[in-house]
Amino acid sequence: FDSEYDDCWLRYDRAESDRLDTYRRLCTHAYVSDAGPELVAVREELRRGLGGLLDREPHLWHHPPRSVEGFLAIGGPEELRPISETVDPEEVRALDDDGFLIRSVEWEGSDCTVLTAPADAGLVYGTFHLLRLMSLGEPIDDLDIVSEPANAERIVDHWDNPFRRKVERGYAGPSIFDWERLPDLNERYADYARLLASVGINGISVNNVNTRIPGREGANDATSEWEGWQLIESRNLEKIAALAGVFRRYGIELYLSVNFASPVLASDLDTADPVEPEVAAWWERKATEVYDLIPDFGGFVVKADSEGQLGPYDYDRDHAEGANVIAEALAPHGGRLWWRAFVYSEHDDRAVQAYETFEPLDGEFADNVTVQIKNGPIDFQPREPVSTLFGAMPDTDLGCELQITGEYTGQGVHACYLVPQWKEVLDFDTHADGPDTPVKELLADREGQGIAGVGIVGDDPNWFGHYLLGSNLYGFGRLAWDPDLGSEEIADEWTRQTFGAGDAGETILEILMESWQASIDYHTGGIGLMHMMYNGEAALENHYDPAPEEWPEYHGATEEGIGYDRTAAGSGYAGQYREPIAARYEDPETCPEELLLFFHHLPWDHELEDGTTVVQRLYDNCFAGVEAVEELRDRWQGLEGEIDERRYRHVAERFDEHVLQAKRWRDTLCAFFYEHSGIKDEHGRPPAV
Ligand SMILES: CO[C@H]1[C@H](O)[C@@H](O)[C@H](O)O[C@@H]1C(=O)O
Repeated sequence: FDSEYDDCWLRYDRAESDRLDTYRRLCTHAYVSDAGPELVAVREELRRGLGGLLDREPHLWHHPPRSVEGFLAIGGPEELRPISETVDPEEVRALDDDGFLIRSVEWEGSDCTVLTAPADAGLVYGTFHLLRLMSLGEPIDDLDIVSEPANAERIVDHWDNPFRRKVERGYAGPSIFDWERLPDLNERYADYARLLASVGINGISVNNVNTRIPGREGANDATSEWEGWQLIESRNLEKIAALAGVFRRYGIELYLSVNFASPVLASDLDTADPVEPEVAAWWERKATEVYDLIPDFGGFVVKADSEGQLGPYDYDRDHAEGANVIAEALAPHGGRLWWRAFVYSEHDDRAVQAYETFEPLDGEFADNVTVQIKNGPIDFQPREPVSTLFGAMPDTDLGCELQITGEYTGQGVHACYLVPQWKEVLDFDTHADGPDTPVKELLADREGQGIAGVGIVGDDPNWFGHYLLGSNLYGFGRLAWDPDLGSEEIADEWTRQTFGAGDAGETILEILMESWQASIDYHTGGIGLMHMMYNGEAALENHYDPAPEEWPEYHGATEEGIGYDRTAAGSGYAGQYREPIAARYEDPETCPEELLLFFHHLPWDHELEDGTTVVQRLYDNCFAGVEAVEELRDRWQGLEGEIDERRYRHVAERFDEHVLQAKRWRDTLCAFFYEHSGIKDEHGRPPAV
C-alpha cells in the first residue's frame, strides 16, 4: 500500500527467480472482461499484484490478446467466449456463487490461464487466490482449480461504536470507520476490503452489537454522544451506503447492527412489541428505505435481551417472535437477520441458558433468520467446550460466532494464533446425526449459514495492534472458506506472504503454532478453568489482568476442591450434549483433561490419569505456560536483523510485556490455588511454597 499503514499479507514482493520467467510468460498479459464493479477491483488488484510479483507493469487488455506466449483470461463464461469454450460452462454454472475455476488451457497457440466463475464475486476471490499462489511461489503452468466456499456466509462483525470511533474489545487504535466524515471515503476502506476479499470474506457488519449504552432513555437524550442504534436513522444511511459501495466492489455485502427497540429509539412509536402491526409496518418501511439506497444490503445483526440490550422479553415475547418481525421486513429484499444467541444471567450456571432458551424455538424462526451462536457456552475463553446448540437446532439456520480480536487471550499484546482453537470447534463431533457430524458439516453448504468473526482491525498502522495477530484475520477467512485447511498450513501461507519464505518464516510459523497452548496454560491452568480475569474499570486492564477472586461462581474454588459441577448432580449442562458426548463429560474418568474442571468440581488432591494431583497439574501448567512464552520471545529475538526493524521492534516490545503478563497470571493463579488448597508446589516454586 503506498500509504502509512502496513501491507499485511498483500505485499506482492518480486517473485523468486526460479518462478519469475514462467510468471512473466503466463501473466504479463491479462484480458479482463468489462462486466460489473467487481471487475474494476480485479483490474486494480492485477495491476498491483502482477506489478509487484513480475516486477514489471502488466498489460491489461479489453479483448483476448493475440500472438502472445501466454495470458490470463478473467471473466464470466459468457464474457469470456470463445476462450471459455475451453471450459465446460455447465461446470462453471454448477459452482456456488462465490466459487471460481482456474484452468490452464491452450488457446490459439497461447498458454492461457482461464479464471472464470458463475458470479463476479467469484472472480474477485479467484484473482486473489491466483495472486496468493504466485506470492507463495507455487507453479501456475498447469492449473486445474475448482474452489467453492464451504460456508455460504463468511462475515466479520465489527464492535465499532460510531461515537469517538471507540472499538469495544478493540486493541488496534480507533475504529477504521470515520463516521463523522462518512459518506466521504478514504483509501483505507478499499484496502480493508482487499484484505477481507483476499481471504474469501463476503460480509461485514460495521457497528457494535451493543447499539445502545444500557440505561439511556432514547433519541431525545440530548447529549452529543451518538450511539450505534442511530446509524439506522434516515440521516445516517448515506454513510452506510457509501461504505456498501466500497465493499461491493470486492464481493462483500454490508450488514448493520440494529437495536431491537429501534421503532421506539429512532421514531416516535411508543412500543417495539413485535406483534403490534405498527411495529411490523415500521420495520417494513425502514427496510424499504435501506434497500432503496443499498439494493444488495446484507441485512441486520441483533443482540437482544443480553447484557442490557433491549429485546422481546421486554414485551413477554420469545426470541423467535422478536426476530421474525424484523426478518419479515427484510425478506422481500433478500435480506437476512443474524440474531445472536448470547443470552445468560437467568441461571446460576450461565452455560445452560442459551440451549434452554433457543433449542425449544427450533423451526420457529423465519427462513431468513440465522441464529448466531458463540463457539462456547461462556464467552470466547482461551479454550471452551463447544456450545450445545450446535446439533440441537436442525430446522434453524445457524451461524458460529468466533472472536478474532483476542479479548481474553492477551488482547493486542500477546501473540496468540487462534486458528487451532477454531479448528477444535469446527472439527468437534456433535453426534447430531450419529457419529461424525462435526460442527463444520452442520454449517456447511447451506444458504444463510456460516461463520461470523468478531473483528480485530483498527486504525493503527499495523491494523491489528500486533503484527503477528494479522494471522488471525487471515486464518479466519481461509478457515471459513475451507474448514479442512490445517492450522499450520494456514499459518505457513500467512507467514510466507507477510514475512517471506526462508528461516525467519520458519521461526515465526513455530511461534504461532505454539502460542495458543501457552495462552491456555498461563491464563487458565490448562484443565478447564476459565473466566478468571479482571472485570473492573480501575487501573487494571479489563479482561486482560488476572482476578480469580472475582469469579467464585466460575471456578468453584473452596478449601476442599476446585471446578464447576456441570454433571446431572450439578447444573446439568453436560446433559445438553448428545450421547455419547454427555456420558463422556459426565464422568471425571472419561472427561477430557483439558475440560475437566469445567464439568467437575474435584478435590485438590484428586489424582489425574498419570497420578499427578489436580492442584499440581495447575501449578505445572501455569509454569509451563510462562516457560513457553519465554521460549517464544527468545526465538523472536533471534530474528533481529533478519526482518525489517519496524516490525521486529514492534513485536519484540510486545513479547517483553507478554512474558511479564504471563508471569503475572501464573503467580496470581498459583497464589490463589495455594491460598485455597494449602497444598505446596512439589517443585518448591513460589508463590506456592
Ligand atoms: C459486545 O459485547 C461483548 C462484550 O464486550 C464482551 O465482553 C463479551 O464478550 O460479550 C459481549 C457480546 O458478545 O455481546
